This record gives sequence, C-alpha cells and structure tokens, in this order.
Amino acid sequence: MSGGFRSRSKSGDNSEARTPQGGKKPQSKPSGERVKYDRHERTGGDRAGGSRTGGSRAGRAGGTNRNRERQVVDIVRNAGSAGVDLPRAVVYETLLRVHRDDAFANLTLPKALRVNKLDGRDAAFATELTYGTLRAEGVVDAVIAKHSSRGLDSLALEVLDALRLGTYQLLYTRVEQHAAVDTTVRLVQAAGHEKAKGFVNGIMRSITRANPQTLLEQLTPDGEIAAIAFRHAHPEWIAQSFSRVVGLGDLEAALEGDSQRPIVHLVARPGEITAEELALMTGSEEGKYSPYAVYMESGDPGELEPVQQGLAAVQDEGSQLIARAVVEAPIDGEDQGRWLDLCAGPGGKAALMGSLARMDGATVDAVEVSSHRGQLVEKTVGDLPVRVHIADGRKPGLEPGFDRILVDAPCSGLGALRRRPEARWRKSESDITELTQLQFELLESAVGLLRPGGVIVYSTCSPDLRETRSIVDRAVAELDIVEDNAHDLIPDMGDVGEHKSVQMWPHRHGTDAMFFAVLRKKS
Ligand SMILES: C[S@@+](CC[C@H](N)C(=O)[O-])C[C@H]1O[C@@H](n2cnc3c(N)ncnc32)[C@H](O)[C@@H]1O
Repeated sequence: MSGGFRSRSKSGDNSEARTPQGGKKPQSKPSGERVKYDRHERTGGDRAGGSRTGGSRAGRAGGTNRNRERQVVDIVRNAGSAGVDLPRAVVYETLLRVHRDDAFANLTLPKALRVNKLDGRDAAFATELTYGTLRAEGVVDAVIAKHSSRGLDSLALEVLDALRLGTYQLLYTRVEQHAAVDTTVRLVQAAGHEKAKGFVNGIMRSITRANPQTLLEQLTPDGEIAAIAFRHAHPEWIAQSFSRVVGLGDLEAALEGDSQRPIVHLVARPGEITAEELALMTGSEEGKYSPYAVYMESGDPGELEPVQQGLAAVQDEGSQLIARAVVEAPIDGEDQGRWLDLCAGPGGKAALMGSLARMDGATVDAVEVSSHRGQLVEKTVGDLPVRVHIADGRKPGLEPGFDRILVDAPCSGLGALRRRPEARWRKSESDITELTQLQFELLESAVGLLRPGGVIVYSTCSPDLRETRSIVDRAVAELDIVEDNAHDLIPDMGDVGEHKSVQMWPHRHGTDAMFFAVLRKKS
C-alpha cells in the first residue's frame, strides 16, 4: 500500500467517451479486456432489486452535522493513506454526502473538486463517476443485491456506497476490473470498515465474473415500460408518467434526455441588454425560442461580466418563455399594469416579468410562502418594480383585480431531473398526490384575484398529467375561466403537444420539461 494518493494512471486513465448516462465515459488504460459499452443494452435503472436504499441515512449515521462533516473529511484523508486515488476519494465523499445528508451532488461535487484542487481530466473523471453512479443507482443496487448474501438495507452506508461506485465502474466504464475492485476494497478500509473488506471483495469479484450485458439482461423486469425504465436507469413510475405524455415511441428519448447534461441558458434582461449583444459579448449563440435566451456551451456563467453586473442571469429557456407568456398573452380590455406572481421563489420568472413590467410601466406583486425563498426573490429582483410578499398564495391578502397572474405551482420537479443526478431515485409517486390539491387551490385563489378578461398562466416543471392537464381541466370545469391556445405564444416551437397547453421536453427543445396553460377569466 502506498503512502499517498495513487496516480490516476495506475488505476485507469481519464480519457473520455460517452457514458450510458450521457456524459463522458471514463476509461482505463486501453487493455481491451472490457466489453465495449452498448448504450441501449447497458443503460438501465429501475427498482429491480427493490430496495430504495438511496435515501438519507442521517438517522442511522447519527451525530451532529459537524461530526458527520469531520467523518467524511477523514475518509478523503484516509483514502490517501489507503492508496486510493484522489478523484475516486472525492467521488466517494460526494456519494456519502448525497445519501447521508441529502446533499445535492451538483452543488457538493464542484466544491469538493475545488477544495481538493482537482481539475482537467481528474475533475472530468470524478464528475462522470459521481453523476453516473447516482443516475444508475437503481440498476447498480439491483446488481449488488443479486450478488450479496445480505440485504442492502442491512449494509453500512459506507460499504454500500463503495460497492455502488465499484459496481458502476464495472458495468458502465472501461476502468480495468482489478482497479475497480481494488479501489472499492480500499475505500471501505479508508472508511473504517476493515471487517467488511472480505465481504466487499467477494461481491466485487463475483460481479467481475459475469458479463455485464448478460447480467443486466437477466435483471431487466418484465413489461415493456418497466424494461425501458430499467435500461434508462429510471424508476418505473417515472417512465409510466412520461409515457402517458410522449407515448411509447418517444419514451426512450425522453428518459435519455434526463441523462444529458444541460447546457447553460442565459437570459438577457430586457431593457438592459439584448440577446444579440449578450451573445456577442460572451461568444455564445442566441437561443432558438426565447428572444432573451443565449446558450452557453461551456464555462462558468458566474465569471461573465454581464452576469456579474446584473444584465444577464442563468435561466432555462423554457422558464423565460413562460414568464414572457404571462406578459404577452392577449387579455380583454386594457392592461392596467397590475401583474402578480403567486409562487415566486427564488424569483427567476418574477425578475423577467419585472424587467418587462419596467418597460411597460407595470408593477409585479410577488408572493412566496417561504421567508427564505422570499429573501431570494428580493435579491433576484433588485430594483425592478416588484413588491415581494411573504404569504400563502391561497390567501395572500392582496386586493383582487390583477390583469395578469403567473401560478408557477410547486410541483414534483419531474421535468428537471437532468439537473440533479440523484433526483430520480429520491422522488416518489406519493409526492404528486400530495401536491395536486395545493396546485388546484393556488389556481383557484388566482382566479379569485384576477379581474374579468385577465389571464392566468398556470405552469409546472413537471410533465406529469396529474399536475398539468388534470389541474387545468378541473379548473376549466369548476371555475369561471376558459382555456386559450398557448401555442400562439411560442410560434417557433413545434411538437408541444395536442392540447391548447404547451409541454416542452429536453429531448425535443433543449429546455426542462416545462408545462404551461393560458386561462382567461370570463368577462
Ligand atoms: C416552482 S417554484 C417557483 C419558481 C419561480 N417561479 C421561479 O421562476 O423562480 C414554486 C414556489 O412556490 C412556493 N410555494 C409553495 N407553496 C406555496 C403557497 N401555498 N403559496 C405561495 N408559494 C408557495 C415554493 O416555496 C416555491 O418557491
């Protein structure tokens, strides 16, 4: 065992190809021993193996946050003396934080890379291993469960996460088998689970004896949608939800879209800078659909001068289109300039509405129930004509008579899974059932606050029909509103669904899977 971190080139170099999860695929030194990856046969994920073991284990781990922090930091240090390369140690640390502390990998990992001074190929390798392991978690767990004599729920999280990382490398990367097995055992040792080394070694060796493709085929559940879900590393219920909207023909593409890393969309703040100017200043392309959008292929948006000066910000193009639809939708009678955002935090759409309001001489009231998120809205809108109210949108205590209202409802977030690699395994279908009542009540409240002839844009960052069409259909049936054609507001965007509402998709439009409908109060 070496005294320091092993060179990455010893346990697999960092050259890249595409992974099943749509990122760059980490490779080992070319040894020719790995079966070449076939994206359709070896992606996967679903609940085969059953256990939803990815949840937070804070309770089991016990201790204060500070203690847990120290424990995790120690693991990275110990990994060095245990002979594990630094990128894998950082990946392991991140997996533990995600599972134990409910941390978000896309926030935790960049920080860990910075702290540990990893960049270039090492950073890319660590990123792909982290995101890949988290996205494929359901499949990886199913494989581990098949080779383990003990149920996954009975394993210490440190043992399970090391096995997940090792198994992911065996199934989905060209990392040499011995490197994957060896580092997995060393990580368990570094985490202080000496006694589990033999157990872990046994599982890893057993997995290396199987052909990955055959193994995954054996574990693929029956049923067309369940099998597609498994191949694309999603829980079956999410695949079922998507298939009800895109149909079976487009389901694989829709799921694959969740594993592609989104490019950054910038919004050029109207009245401050045009998209054309922003694109020229940043050397980027103008967006396809929103007149304010610019696509940033690479780099850190926080380092851009227009972003630092508040002339531009990061905002998904779909969100831009929704905020713009609120302002552009035809209304009956004259617009008195009273606009409302009923669910405003953290304020992206309120800020765009505020920029447009300033140009039109209108004002925006922005309601947010959480005071922390309300503060974020305050920060985001700056000196725009936006008044922030910390209140429940179902009873905000505002004078009715608004011309335009946005109800960007709290939702399951199934439309933004590509932004958080761990998210698909954290969500559960019961989240949706709980949210739909709140969504309807917020919409009902908006109808009460709207003047006759005014418009509401109802939107979600979810394509699930229970949160989208069902809410709108019920509102049209029960409330004093009619549905207008929302397609007219996004003339350049095709393929947005059969209904009057708009359903965007990452695989079709490059946006999050955002939904919006336009509802007008009967005059
Ligand atoms: C989808 S987010 C809105 C995103 C926001 N429009 C933007 O573009 O930044 C939904 C927001 O609704 C808030 N929310 C949840 N329940 C609410 C309620 N009863 N009244 C008002 N806001 C609520 C949540 O805290 C969350 O900030």
